[in-house]
Amino acid sequence: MDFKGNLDRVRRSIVEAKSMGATYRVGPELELPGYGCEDHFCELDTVEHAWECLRELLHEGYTDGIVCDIGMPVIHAGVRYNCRVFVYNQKIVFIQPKRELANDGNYREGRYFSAWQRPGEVDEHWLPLEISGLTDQKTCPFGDAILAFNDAIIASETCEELFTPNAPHIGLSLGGVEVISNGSGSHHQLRKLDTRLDLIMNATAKCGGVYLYSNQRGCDGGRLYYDGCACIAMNGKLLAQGSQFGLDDVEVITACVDLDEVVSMRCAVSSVRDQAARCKAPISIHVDFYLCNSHSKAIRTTQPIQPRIHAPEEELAYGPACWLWDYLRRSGASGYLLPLSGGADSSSTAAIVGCMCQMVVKAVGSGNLEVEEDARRIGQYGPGEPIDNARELAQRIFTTLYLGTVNSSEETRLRSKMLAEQIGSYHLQMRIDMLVEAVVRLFTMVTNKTPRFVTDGGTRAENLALQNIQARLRMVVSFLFAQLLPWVRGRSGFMLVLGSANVDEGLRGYLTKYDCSSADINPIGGISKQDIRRFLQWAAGNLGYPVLEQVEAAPPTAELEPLRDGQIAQTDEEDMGMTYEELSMFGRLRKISRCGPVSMFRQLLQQWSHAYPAAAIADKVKHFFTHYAMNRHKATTLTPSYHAENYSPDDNRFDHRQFLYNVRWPWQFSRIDDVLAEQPSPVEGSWDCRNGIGSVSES
Ligand SMILES: Nc1ncnc2c1ncn2[C@@H]1O[C@H](COP(=O)(O)OP(=O)(O)OC[C@H]2O[C@@H]([n+]3cccc(C(=O)O)c3)[C@H](O)[C@@H]2O)[C@@H](O)[C@H]1O
Ligand SMILES: Nc1ncnc2c1ncn2[C@@H]1O[C@H](COP(=O)(O)OP(=O)(O)OP(=O)(O)O)[C@@H](O)[C@H]1O
Ligand SMILES: NC(=O)CC[C@H](N)C(=O)O
Repeated sequence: MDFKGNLDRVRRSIVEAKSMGATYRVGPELELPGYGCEDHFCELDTVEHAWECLRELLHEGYTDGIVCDIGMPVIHAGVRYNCRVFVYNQKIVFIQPKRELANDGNYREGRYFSAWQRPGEVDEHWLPLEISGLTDQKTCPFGDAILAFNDAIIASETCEELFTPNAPHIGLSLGGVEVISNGSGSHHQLRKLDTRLDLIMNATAKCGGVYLYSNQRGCDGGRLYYDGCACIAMNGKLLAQGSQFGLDDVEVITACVDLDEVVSMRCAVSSVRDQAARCKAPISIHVDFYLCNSHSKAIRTTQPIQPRIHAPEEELAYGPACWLWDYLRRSGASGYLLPLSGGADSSSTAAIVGCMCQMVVKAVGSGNLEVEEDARRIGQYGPGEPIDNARELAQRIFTTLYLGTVNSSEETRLRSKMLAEQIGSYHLQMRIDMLVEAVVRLFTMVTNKTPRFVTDGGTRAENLALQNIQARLRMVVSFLFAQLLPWVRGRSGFMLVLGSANVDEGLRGYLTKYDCSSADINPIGGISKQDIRRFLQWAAGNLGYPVLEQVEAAPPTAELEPLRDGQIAQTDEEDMGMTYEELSMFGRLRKISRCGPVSMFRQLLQQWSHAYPAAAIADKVKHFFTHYAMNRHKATTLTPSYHAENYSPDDNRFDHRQFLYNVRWPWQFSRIDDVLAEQPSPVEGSWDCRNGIGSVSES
């Protein structure tokens, strides 16, 4: 919805493309309003403002001498479409509506747009008055066609279309199109770039062609981070690749290609020639413009490069760090506050904020004036004060709190302190026992009852209540400090509170509702514990926070129950009745493999037969589904978090399910018992859980 900012970024991209000698420029999907407007697309204002922006581009001469392929919504014959608008020399040359909409997972395009339903047909589109008044052009072609320039043929497919089995690029390539552009709005997900790059390279590997891919980059005001990585491929090879994570608002990549190589490849394979010969010619729209510079002898074509793919640990550092920076600079806040327990989750969140500070300082150092302006404003640097030290920046914009109780160990307090020192955060440590005692005393005064831990002879309910008081009070204290610490330190503004519950805890409901898991935003809420542990090992060396090695090595614990002889007696895995590895497996099977209790049991019977007897597997599956169902209500209030995994339980935008269940699952569990009864009797000693419990592949 930032039309002004978006228009400015489109302008800058065109200027940069022209200065790099380009004659054709493709920008990301719906770039004028922004991809993530969601229900705002249903407002006519959004479409109207997009046309107003386009009018500016035409009027100001940005499209002179360069063909621009711009993403925006267009209403044609009373239907709203997600379109590519091709403009050149202040004229609208053609509008191509998206043919296959994205409607899975995080995407709901069908809610705002219709797909173009008439392949190979073109209508006359009546342009809005503000455009026709400017361009002397009342109509333009609208529909499914290709653009025939004097010396090259171009067509487009939009984002999801690349992912479909019968992708438009197949017919277009066979129909003689040499260059295919793709304006995308594709979000980051761990290990996804691989698939995207494969699809892009494959699109031109079988029957030749040039593929131009452009993508949004940054936080678009929601849980998703769009991960850029614009690229150009030809004949199955990558020629240019933009960065996946970065703080630059505009990044333009170009390549110089010899279209004869496309023709040559196509003519070389007889089956390709034959299929092309049978292909019905697409409708083409002629544009009187020479796209190629065939006469210059000095031109060097761009040579293939190897794709650059980040390790998952790097993705975990840079994706959430960039998302946090975008969020911070646009929120008006003056920093982040994190309750830092010294455990794996809050420590990895702290490391991601540290990584953000490192990226900001690096960007300022490399002359990025926008980042410098934002950093100066948020960090409240005086004019001329250098922004050249990530720890010093962290001291200004990142606060960490250790909120110990009598149940906290000295180890976690020290780890929290050491990590804060290594990152540079403004760190405070305090004991909150007096608050806990005050609340328990109030309860006793009113009810005449004093709850006790199980270790002191209390019931399970008392034990849980005593844990939850500590956890919830930490949340209250965190928000208080976030609001008032800037005032205490003589600064202006407020801080955003960071939450750090991981995806597995969210799924199992192993968290106290409205404790520190209830924050403003959470960078790791979509990341699994296993990935977090890998990230900690990586970050210890690569981000320069060595204490993270100790954090990773420590067993995860909530430290809410009394210590035994000063030692931690409570561990997450024991409390949950399952290991994080098992939980991760349940999470993937439930969401990615779409398993209900019975099919999950059947799958695990295959995968875990070497590790556990069938009856134990049945118990584990039932245990998981019981707790998932008991705690699903917690997913409705999960803090908005960075979407990183396909098995996220985010109830608000991604994983839509009821939150009140019959937690006994009587039908499903008795079917599990039936399947169990059919299993052969176990052979003594044939399982060994050290063999590992497998993995689920994405589908
Ligand atoms: N169906 C339903 N629909 C809507 N709300 C429902 C509900 N059922 C219960 N509730 C509400 O939820 C409450 C129960 O939930 P809650 O208060 O959270 O309490 P509960 O889930 O009983 O306990 C919290 C659990 O999380 C563990 N924990 C706490 C803190 C940190 C960590 C960690 O290491 O990460 C783990 C702790 O050890 C304990 O096992 C009920 O009192 C009720 O208010
Ligand atoms: N002693 C503490 N000081 C500050 N914050 C704490 C403390 N204990 C818990 N928290 C906060 O509450 C959250 C949930 O508590 P818990 O310790 O159970 O976390 P966890 O999920 O095991 O994560 P972690 O690995 O960070 O300890 C933590 O992520 C942290 O933000
Ligand atoms: N905007 C789109 O069409 C995106 C959908 C696509 N499958 C993706 O995740 O990248």
